[in-house]
Amino acid sequence: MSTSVPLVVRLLASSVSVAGRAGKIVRDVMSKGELGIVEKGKDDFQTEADRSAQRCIIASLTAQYPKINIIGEEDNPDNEGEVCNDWLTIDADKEILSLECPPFLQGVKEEDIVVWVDPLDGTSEYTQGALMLKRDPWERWKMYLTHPLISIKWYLSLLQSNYGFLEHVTVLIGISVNEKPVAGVIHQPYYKTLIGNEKMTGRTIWGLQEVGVGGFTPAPPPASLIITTTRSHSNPLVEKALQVMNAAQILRVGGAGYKVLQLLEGLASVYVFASPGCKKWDTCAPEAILNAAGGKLTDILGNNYKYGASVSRPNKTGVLAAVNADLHDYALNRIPQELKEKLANK
Ligand SMILES: Nc1ncnc2c1ncn2[C@@H]1O[C@H](COP(=O)(O)O)[C@@H](O)[C@H]1OP(=O)(O)O
Ligand SMILES: [Mg+2]
Ligand SMILES: [Mg+2]
Ligand SMILES: [Mg+2]
Repeated sequence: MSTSVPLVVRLLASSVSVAGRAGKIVRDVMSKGELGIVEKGKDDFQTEADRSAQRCIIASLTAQYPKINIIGEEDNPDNEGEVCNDWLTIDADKEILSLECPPFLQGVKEEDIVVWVDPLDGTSEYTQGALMLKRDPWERWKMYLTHPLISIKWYLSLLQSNYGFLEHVTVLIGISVNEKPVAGVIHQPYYKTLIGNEKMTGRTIWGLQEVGVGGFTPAPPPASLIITTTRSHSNPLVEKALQVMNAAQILRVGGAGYKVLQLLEGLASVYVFASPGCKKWDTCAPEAILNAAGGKLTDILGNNYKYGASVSRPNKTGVLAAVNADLHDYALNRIPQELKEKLANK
């Protein structure tokens, strides 16, 4: 790879390639059917796919950019261990390498960068998706009975949803410079499309500040107010913030990455999540891409999150994102002060 290409552009090109490799790992673990679910906390799970995809991403980026601080969601001792050659990805996406680097990022050094990695965003939806891959209803029922995550209500909604919610699963790599998200990648391993007669699985969306976004066709926001929010981590505060929006429709989907994709594709205009739960690796890449497309992501109080290495991981004061500043203002003004204070003092 040419070292004359500025570092941030090279890193984004490498991140696009490695996100695709991680997405294949996510699909492979699912196909094998041994998810290896570990409970990290309440409503908080990890699978073999989360662990392996993270090892692949961190080992591949560290091999090429040894001085960059890379922070991943999954805290497992294995991350330091051996990574099979098949996982090490040192390719770089050619289209990204040819992008013009914005002037303010041209002199950036490895030491100025923090990369936030969510190897699998939408773990709840991933584990529930496993169920729907069991074609035999008796096998599916047996798996449900031993599944730690699913209530009977969810099981019934899964049965109605054909393949479950695997499309909500994404791999997120966010690049921050001096605490600000400047570039990012959202890879969607289960996105399905037809190119000519050929069935393609997976797609990779990227964004770079002052340059723009790629990997998909952006669409204008819907004519009426459509809100996207959590389907697996709701609570009374989350619901209160939704009630006050006066929305025409509320979409309940998994993952921070997928919700921001819905904003970019014109399926929703605002993302509201008035609760702690998301962490820096959930929002860094989506925020960078949304910014590059002219949108805005803050907490519920309208404050920007910072992405330096020493910040606390949780996004305690929730997420408020919109396709443009006007819709962001609208949503921010609708949220009662009392609700904002409740979150701030949690
Ligand atoms: N209470 C929570 N506990 C753990 N992770 C959470 C929680 N709330 C949100 N998240 C993370 O933020 C993402 C977006 O939330 P939601 O899908 O509820 O809108 C989730 O997919 C999950 O990321 P991950 O799946 O990577 O652990
Ligand atoms: Mg998680
Ligand atoms: Mg996540
Ligand atoms: Mg995750």
